[in-house]
Order: sequence, then structure tokens, then C-alpha cells
Amino acid sequence: MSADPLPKDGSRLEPGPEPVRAPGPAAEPVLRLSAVRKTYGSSVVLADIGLDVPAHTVTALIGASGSGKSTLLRCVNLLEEIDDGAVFLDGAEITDPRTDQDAVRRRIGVVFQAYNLFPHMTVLDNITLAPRRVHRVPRAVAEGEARELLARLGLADRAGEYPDRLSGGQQQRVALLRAVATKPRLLLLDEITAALDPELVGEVLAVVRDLKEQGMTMVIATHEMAFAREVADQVCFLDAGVILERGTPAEVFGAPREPRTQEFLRRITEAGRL
Ligand SMILES: Nc1ncnc2c1ncn2[C@@H]1O[C@H](COP(=O)(O)OP(=O)(O)OP(=O)(O)O)[C@@H](O)[C@H]1O
Repeated sequence: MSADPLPKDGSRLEPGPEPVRAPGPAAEPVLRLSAVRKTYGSSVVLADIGLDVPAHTVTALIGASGSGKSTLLRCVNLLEEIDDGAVFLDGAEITDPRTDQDAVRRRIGVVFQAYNLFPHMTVLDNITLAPRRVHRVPRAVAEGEARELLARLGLADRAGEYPDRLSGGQQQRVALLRAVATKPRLLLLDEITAALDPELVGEVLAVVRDLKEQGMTMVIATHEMAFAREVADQVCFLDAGVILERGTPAEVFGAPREPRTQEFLRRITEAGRL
């Protein structure tokens, strides 16, 4: 199998030589949120969110339950309509009403807490459905790529199984493969280990680690603080719909500035989760 089945620019094209970059402004982020505001009725769930996610980096969203992490991801994937502000993917505003939302969603992979595999389809069919139907990849090519991905996770022998024959950890790993099979530009992971027995969490996080090594750009909402600390390039602490603090893991976990971040991390540490 190839060493790197996921092209780092998210395209299906053979990678060309690295472009020579003139010194100058930093490269455009894959994802940019600008002054995003989201309300449900009278309650403000996201307020003035600004965020840049550079290519090939991992951004972890941390914060208490209800702080707005999932809502932020849903706004990026256009599952929620924002009230104000803008979201940009590769510099193009995707919250513009004229945007082809299906085209945007084809470029963004999402995995939720519940694996949501199609129960009536085999593992192989779950993974190849979107590449074949949405991206028009020939069946033989899609299946070849899916088998490579499965082999990489030690799941080659499960290709013909139905989801209910797999453990929760295996189902979630298949869900991750299904999301990356379309070679998305951006991958959003929403509490992907929350429904798993503790002994199955590690195998799923190992896949995320592997995707990071391959250069996948990811935004992860997580309560797995130790994992966020290890894998993230940028950590954002959300508090009541505001990014109260952001920085490298060393900054946010090692020397949090804001009292509310300190308090949150103290509780997490006391609970033995950091
Ligand atoms: N469809 C909805 N209608 C009304 N309120 C909602 C809706 N979805 C979320 N909320 C509210 O928005 C706030 C943020 O919720 P969200 O799920 O984004 O938080 P979270 O940080 O992801 O929480 P958790 O860690 O528990 O998943 C909460 O107060 C929640 O009750």
C-alpha cells in the first residue's frame, strides 16, 4: 500500500512538487471563522467567534458541556445557519447564501459521537458509498482504496462484515475511514470517543494520530484532555460561547491565563482526566 493514501492538499490529483513560496504573508488558512454569532431563540450560543485553522494542523475545542463546541462544528459544516459573521473554506465564504452547500459538505468530513454507520451495508460499502456515488470514483478504485485504509487499521478482514458485528471502537474507526475516504479538505470530529468504553478509546485516538501524521487538517471537539494536549497544534477553550483562551497546548494546559480556564482544568485534573 502507499505510504500516504491521503493527499495533503485534499485533492484526488497526484501530488506535484511543493510550490516554492516567496517570503510574505502566511498561507491562507483552510478554515476561517470571522465574528461568528449563533443564537437559539434568545440564547446566544456562539458570540463573536474568530478562528483560523491552518492547513495540516489540528485544532482542539475544549470546554465544559454546553459551551458551544458542537454548535461551532455544526456551523462550519453548514448544519446550522449562523446569525452573523462568516465562515471561509480556503478563502471562499461558505456562509454566503449563494454557496452550493452540498459542494461544501463534500469537502468537509464529519464524524460524530454516534458512529452512524449504515446498518444494512457492509463495512466496505459504508466506506465506498460516498466516493462512488458523490465523487464518481469507479467501484474498483474506491474498493481498492478502502481496503488499503482498512488494512492500515488492521481491519482488512472485516470488510465484508455488517456494523453490528463490530465493537464500538471498530465501528468508530470505520466511521473515520468513511469520512476520510472522500479525501476531505477538512475533518471535523465531534466527541468521537464519548460513547465508547474506556478500553476502546485508545484505538480510535490512534487513528486520529495517524491522520495527523498524514497531514489531515482537523478540528476536534473533545473531552479527552490528555489527547488534545498531545495531538493539537492549537487549543481553544470555549466558555459560554466565547473562545476565552487559545494557544498551544503548552500555553493553555501548562500556563492558562484566564481564571475560568484555570478552574476548568483544575476540575479536569481532579477528576484524573489530565
Ligand atoms: N438545537 C438547539 N436548540 C436550542 N438550543 C440548543 C440547540 N443545540 C444546542 N443548544 C444549546 O446550545 C448550547 C451549546 O451546546 P453545544 O452542544 O454546542 O455544547 P457543547 O460544548 O458541544 O456541549 P457537550 O460538550 O455537552 O457536547 C447549550 O446550551 C445547548 O443547550
